Amino acid sequence: MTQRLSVQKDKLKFVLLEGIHPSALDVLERDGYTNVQTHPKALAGAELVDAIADAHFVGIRSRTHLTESVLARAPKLTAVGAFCIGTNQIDLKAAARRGIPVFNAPFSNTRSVAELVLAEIIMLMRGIPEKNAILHRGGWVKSAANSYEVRGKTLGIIGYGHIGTQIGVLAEQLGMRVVFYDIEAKLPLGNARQVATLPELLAQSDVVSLHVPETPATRNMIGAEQLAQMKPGSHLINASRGTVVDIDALVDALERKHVLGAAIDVFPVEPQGNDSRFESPLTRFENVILTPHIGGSTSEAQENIGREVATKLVRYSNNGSTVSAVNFPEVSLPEHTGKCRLLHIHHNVPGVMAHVNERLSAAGINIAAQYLQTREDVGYVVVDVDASASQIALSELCAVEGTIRCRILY
Ligand SMILES: NC(=O)C1=CN([C@@H]2O[C@H](COP(=O)(O)OP(=O)(O)OC[C@H]3O[C@@H](n4cnc5c(N)ncnc54)[C@H](O)[C@@H]3O)[C@@H](O)[C@H]2O)C=CC1
Ligand SMILES: O=C(O)CCC(=O)C(=O)O
Repeated sequence: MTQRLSVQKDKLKFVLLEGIHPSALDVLERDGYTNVQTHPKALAGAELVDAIADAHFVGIRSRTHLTESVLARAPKLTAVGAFCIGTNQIDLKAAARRGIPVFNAPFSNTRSVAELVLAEIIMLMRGIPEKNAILHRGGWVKSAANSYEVRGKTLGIIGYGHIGTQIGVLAEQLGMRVVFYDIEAKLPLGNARQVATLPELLAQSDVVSLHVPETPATRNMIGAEQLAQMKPGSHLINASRGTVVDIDALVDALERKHVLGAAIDVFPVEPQGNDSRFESPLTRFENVILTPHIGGSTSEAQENIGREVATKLVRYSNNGSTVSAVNFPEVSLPEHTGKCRLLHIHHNVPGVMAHVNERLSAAGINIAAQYLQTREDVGYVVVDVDASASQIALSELCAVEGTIRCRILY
């Protein structure tokens, strides 16, 4: 059989961190990628740098931080798989500048988050966390005080994307009224209604649930001022990112009983793994449901994410397709049977494509197919040539001014 990759599949090293579901390993091994190292938890500092120093592909979840300096010390890194939705833990621009596409799983765990949040809405409105704690201590308080049906109450969703929309639909099934706030104009599903401002949402919601990404604009989006704008006796749910809520301000609002209860799944600082200690000023509140960032941690979601992201990495490695990369020009490529495929990643400046074609033409190389896409500072051109011309084509492409990296598939 023709050797299709410049580096044999079993020589390409995959490092999967944070207990990524074995379905990912299954996908990789079935395709011949057998050099896979797995770690049960997140790594940081020197441990992370050592683990990925000679890796071609790295898989992480939300806890591993791939900063510019970490990426700089992984010279062979070809692509990153974020086996989750959020990609705030990765310096996406630095990765793109180095010619490294980042792939994530934009939908696979959204239903899991929506179901958890729905359950939390009911638990909070009934005051269950406190009652549960009292019984665990041997107490018994049978009371309807601060216990409400959700029917007819208002749910305020901040960030009406894949998760927020699903929660809205599910909450309406329970008879809730749904309002949402989003920076974009969104199609309201069911009877949901978009409000124009955050204060408008906060002022009318019995439960406020956060479903925004971590961005500079969402950092401390819910602080003392916003908590004060919430209805007295309302509840707050955060299953988005820990930086979105100012925890000290929430503690204050809970102490004053202005906010009656909360459910928090994500924290500004989260432990590295299951054997690490969790600390938060919220642990002393019995009316706060604390969960260890497991909104998306169901068997169904994790298995699907493992398959989805591993498949994207395999596809990029085998065929060069970058569909759904979050930081990179997206190209969907057909198979290149009978031809040799070269990937050329370059700085998106005028003249690079002209040089690519001039060099290949001067070397007498016939281009069987060519695909180009650009995004911000990065250009990505894929060229199919006859196998006999592949090594010359590779040298020519690598010599083009503005090249970030060049790779041959076969
Ligand atoms: N707790 C967990 O285990 C999980 C947490 N997440 C978090 O949930 C977040 C949301 O997930 P999806 O709904 O899938 O994302 P999405 O991208 O589909 O939706 C996010 C929505 O937030 C809106 N938005 C962005 N910035 C905003 C701002 N400043 N103000 C108001 N709205 C803003 C966007 O326009 C978009 O509609 C993810 O970014 C991730 O951080 C996701 C999955 C699991
Ligand atoms: O499962 C994880 O590690 C992270 C889930 C999450 O927060 C996400 O998908 O963005």
